[in-house]
Amino acid sequence: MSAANPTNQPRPPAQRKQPLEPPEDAVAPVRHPEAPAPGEPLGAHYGQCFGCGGEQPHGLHLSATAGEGVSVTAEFTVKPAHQGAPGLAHGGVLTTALDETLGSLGWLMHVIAVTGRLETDFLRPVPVGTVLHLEAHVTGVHGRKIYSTAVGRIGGPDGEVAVRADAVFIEVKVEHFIDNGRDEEIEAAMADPDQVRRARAFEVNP
Ligand SMILES: CCCCCCCC(=O)SCCNC(=O)CCNC(=O)[C@H](O)C(C)(C)COP(=O)(O)OP(=O)(O)OC[C@H]1O[C@@H](n2cnc3c(N)ncnc32)[C@H](O)[C@@H]1OP(=O)(O)O
Repeated sequence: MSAANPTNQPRPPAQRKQPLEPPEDAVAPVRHPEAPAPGEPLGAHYGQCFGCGGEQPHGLHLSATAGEGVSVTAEFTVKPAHQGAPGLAHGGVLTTALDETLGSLGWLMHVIAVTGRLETDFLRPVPVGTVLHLEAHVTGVHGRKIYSTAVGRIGGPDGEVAVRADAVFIEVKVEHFIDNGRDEEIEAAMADPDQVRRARAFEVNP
């Protein structure tokens, strides 16, 4: 018997780890014709988002920019509120920065997707005050699964790789948020008179 699976019973498919590499019959991602042009900032998709929202005082305030194809770049400045060990960024916070950057790729395809699996490698410690330069792109699409990869560099956009991640995002319908989110926040987001902001809270095409 293994410690990870003490009963040795086969796991149901939903509990099995899914590969992070696109399968052979995956297709190339398609950039939506109305996606922001390369070089254009994406802006926050939701003010209260811990990753990019401006209304979260201790959030990451990550800012992403559209790249060529289905790729983005982003910057995140590590603040004292993001520490794990003294003077160093918390690993979970760095993973959040990667997750947010990878999540923003959906906006370029005009697809709503949530993180299904995300695996992070931590290669260098990241001190407080550092600007983490992130780059992410989609490596393939298979049905509702979107495969993507990201790196975070320190010391400039071409600096050393401090963190990297591979992910599978799963395309969902807007009901994923409406049915599962707390009513208070869903109602507030849907009552926003700004049509674009209302739509982007759920990353839906306005
Ligand atoms: C919004 C833009 C910016 C956001 C940035 C931050 C992004 C986030 O952090 S999102 C929040 C974190 N993620 C979540 O809360 C997701 C929670 N999980 C869920 O809601 C569900 O498990 C969900 C929607 C992912 C999948 O459920 P469901 O729709 O029933 O999927 P299901 O029909 O079983 O599977 C569809 C396919 O996806 C695959 N899949 C399902 N779950 C996973 C998973 N966790 N990992 C990898 N693959 C998966 C299945 O194997 C299946 O593949 P195939 O078509 O080849 O058989």
